[in-house]
Amino acid sequence: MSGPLRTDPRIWRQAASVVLAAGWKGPGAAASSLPPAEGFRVLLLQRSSSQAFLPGAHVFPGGVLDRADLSADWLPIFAPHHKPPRFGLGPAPAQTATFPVVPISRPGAADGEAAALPDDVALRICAIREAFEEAGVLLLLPRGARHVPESQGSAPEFACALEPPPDVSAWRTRVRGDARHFLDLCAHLDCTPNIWALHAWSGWLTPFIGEKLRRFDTSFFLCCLSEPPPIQIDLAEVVNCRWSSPSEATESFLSKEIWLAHPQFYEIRRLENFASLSDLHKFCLEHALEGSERWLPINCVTADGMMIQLYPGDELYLEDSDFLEKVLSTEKKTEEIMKEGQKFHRLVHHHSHYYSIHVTVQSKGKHIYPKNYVVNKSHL
Ligand SMILES: Nc1ncnc2c1ncn2[C@@H]1O[C@H](COP(=O)(O)O)[C@@H](OP(=O)(O)O)[C@H]1O
Ligand SMILES: CCC(=O)SCCNC(=O)CCNC(=O)[C@H](O)C(C)(C)COP(=O)(O)O
Ligand SMILES: [Mg+2]
Repeated sequence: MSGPLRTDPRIWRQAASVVLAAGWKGPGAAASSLPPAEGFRVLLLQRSSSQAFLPGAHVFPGGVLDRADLSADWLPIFAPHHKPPRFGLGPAPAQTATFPVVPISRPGAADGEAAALPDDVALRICAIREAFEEAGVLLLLPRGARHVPESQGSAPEFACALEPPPDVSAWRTRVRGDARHFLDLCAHLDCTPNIWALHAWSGWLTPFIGEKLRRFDTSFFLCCLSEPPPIQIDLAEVVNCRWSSPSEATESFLSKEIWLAHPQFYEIRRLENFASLSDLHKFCLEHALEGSERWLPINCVTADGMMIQLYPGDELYLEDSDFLEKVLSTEKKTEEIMKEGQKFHRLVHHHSHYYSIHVTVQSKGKHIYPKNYVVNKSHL
């Protein structure tokens, strides 16, 4: 049985995050102790300890969709580059996963109101605005600049962040106060949000943790930048930042230097599959027309007090809405469950700084899953 979640629609928020992956030639690029898949770093921002959701966690830039991200006022800003309905993003990706249906209404939209921008455009604008608010990164394209990723006969080009204008701090304060000012900033700079540099990557729904707790339907995008732009954290919502390779981020998590929530850990492990920024970029361009899957993880608490997080494709994952608003529990211990299973797509939460990932199934689409990740018992 599958169907809509019965949860209160006010619990859910639409959100967008962007994984900024940048070419890395700085210190450590040639460090011999690191595996070869280290030609790029991703930006991680540390959330303030006073945040209500995931306090202190390291996350990718992102946040909640604002009604300003959906405004028809964006049409003239996009006009020099592309027009509705698809704004140059190519055909709308087919809806691959219909489960689960989550009752989310667009911010500020009246029922039945036609949207000026498609969701995948508005969510990209949201992710770009959040990257500016939280990290000071301007993923904008000046009028006249080319956004087509491939130049004939040469390798696809990576994106570049715009150099911030001298009055950037004042603009940032304004945008953080009211998201509509992001549109004013783009008009002032005669630039357009570079939605074409953001590739659909994945989608994560917050699993059920408790009644009345807020939940997010977050679209993750990936953006390949030729080099890391300067970062100016806002020192409010975000208190620290770092550029880490996937293996560095994993090591920092294991050594308790940073804390990662499950989706970020999964995505970092997934990125470990790519040997270079070029490989990652090529994969994004090839994968573009497929869109991304959106997963609702199901948490299952085991008899030894650990938690197994199940993803679609795992033999214990149930597309049954009855199971989606409660945490599953079992009388069995983690080891027992792991011994008796075969089709795995799951993360085992051993403790707050040790998660293992078990994948024995193939991705249904063309996306790539992380490799198995199990740390030596001496780490525990
Ligand atoms: N100085 C600060 N310290 C901690 N959290 C802050 C903050 N300024 C803003 N925030 C919180 O950051 C969140 C906004 O995130 P985003 O813009 O990325 O969606 C809001 O959380 P709430 O939604 O819990 O109010 C907001 O309250
Ligand atoms: C251990 C508890 C968990 O892991 S709950 C899962 C948390 N992740 C999500 O809910 C989906 C992924 N989305 C994000 O991580 C986003 O960064 C965001 C939704 C936390 C952004 O929120 P913001 O407070 O910045 O609006
Ligand atoms: Mg945020």
